[in-house]
Amino acid sequence: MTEYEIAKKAYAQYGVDTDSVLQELSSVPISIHCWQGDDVGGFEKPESVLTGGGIQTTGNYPGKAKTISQLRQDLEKVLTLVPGTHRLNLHASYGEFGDVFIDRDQIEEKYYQGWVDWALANDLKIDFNGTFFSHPLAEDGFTLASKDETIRRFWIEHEKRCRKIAAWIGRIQKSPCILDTWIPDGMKNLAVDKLGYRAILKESLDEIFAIEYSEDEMRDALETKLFGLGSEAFVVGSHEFYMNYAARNKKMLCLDMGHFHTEEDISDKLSAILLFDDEILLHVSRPMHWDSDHVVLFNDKVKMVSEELVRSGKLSTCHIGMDFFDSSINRIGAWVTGVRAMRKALLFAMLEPINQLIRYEETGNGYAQMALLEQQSLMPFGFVWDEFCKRNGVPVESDLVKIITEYEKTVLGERE
Ligand SMILES: C[C@H](O)[C@H](O)[C@@H](O)C(=O)CO
Ligand SMILES: [Mn+2]
Repeated sequence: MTEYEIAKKAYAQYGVDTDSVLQELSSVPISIHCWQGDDVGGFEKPESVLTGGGIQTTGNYPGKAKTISQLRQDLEKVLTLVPGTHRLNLHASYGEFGDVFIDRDQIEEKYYQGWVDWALANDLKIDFNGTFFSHPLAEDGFTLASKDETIRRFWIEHEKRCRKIAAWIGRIQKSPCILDTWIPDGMKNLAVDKLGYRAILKESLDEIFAIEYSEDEMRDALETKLFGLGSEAFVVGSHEFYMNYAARNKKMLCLDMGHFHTEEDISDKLSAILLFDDEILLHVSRPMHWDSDHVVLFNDKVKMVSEELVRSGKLSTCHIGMDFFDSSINRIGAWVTGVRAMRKALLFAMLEPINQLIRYEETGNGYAQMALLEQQSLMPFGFVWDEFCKRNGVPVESDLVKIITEYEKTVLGERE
């Protein structure tokens, strides 16, 4: 018997058919963020770096992608190492702008044609993000909620253009492009006119969303946040703000797992939202103390979020995006670890004997429900994961370090 056959038999005892789980899992899309490869720098100018916006990368590990072709080369490598279906999550600042500086209120479809062609060639659909940071007009901490009308108008124009570009992408790829909107607006010190700032943000969003696009082309997601670096005291786009706005304006919420108190249970929020709405965008991340963006690992939080997606029956209507950036280690290794961890968590959740668990719960057998959940950790999960990797033509876990180290030597090492 192969290792997989042993595992298949073990799961079958609980009524779980591993073959059909593996088949279903491979079609669940995970949107891979472009920004892990270059430390969220973007390509608007040579040597662009992330500045401000409540987020930061730390570390200076060699091998960072310094051009779009290097970033694509790295992404192509990543795609050979992550099993299943993927999308590309692109930030507006990653356009191909040529030698002339194109400001954010001037972006157009043509600057993203190269990405669309590359994505089609690599069997990827694209998701999109407005870039509201690393810009002189974001330096005072406000964009769409700014009380300075010139600044506000600039960012409204940026977002309108992002939506138009997202709709264009969606039409070409025949799959809705999910446009995530995250703005850094907030204050380091105590804000007095909180209602005022939130009213301005609402007004900006109302104007932006007055232009309607077909849901087949693009969909808007609004990303909530508790606090950021430099916006510790007040974030305009808080969870409550966007939850209300999204519910009243038929928009999708984006929950970033790093945007809550570290003690908060993000997975618990899902059923409360998904009861009223089929769609949600997740930014899968690993918060640590004050930082929201460590490389995702196959840990309890990611497992619990995955379990909720599966148990709620809404996995197919939810959108899973990755959001982390670590420049202190091999960036390709970081990408691969994070994306694979998310997929592992989905597999773990899909292998649950859900019907039996519900039966125990409904019949008041709390002990048996708990014990069966506990048993899941001892199942031969690794054998099923390896089989999934093999069936999807990517290396198993134990081969990764060698492959990534080799890429570092032969490709990344040449960049310095
Ligand atoms: C680069 C992304 O837009 C960013 O990480 C955002 O999604 C976020 O989570 C900010 O904290
Ligand atoms: Mn995020």
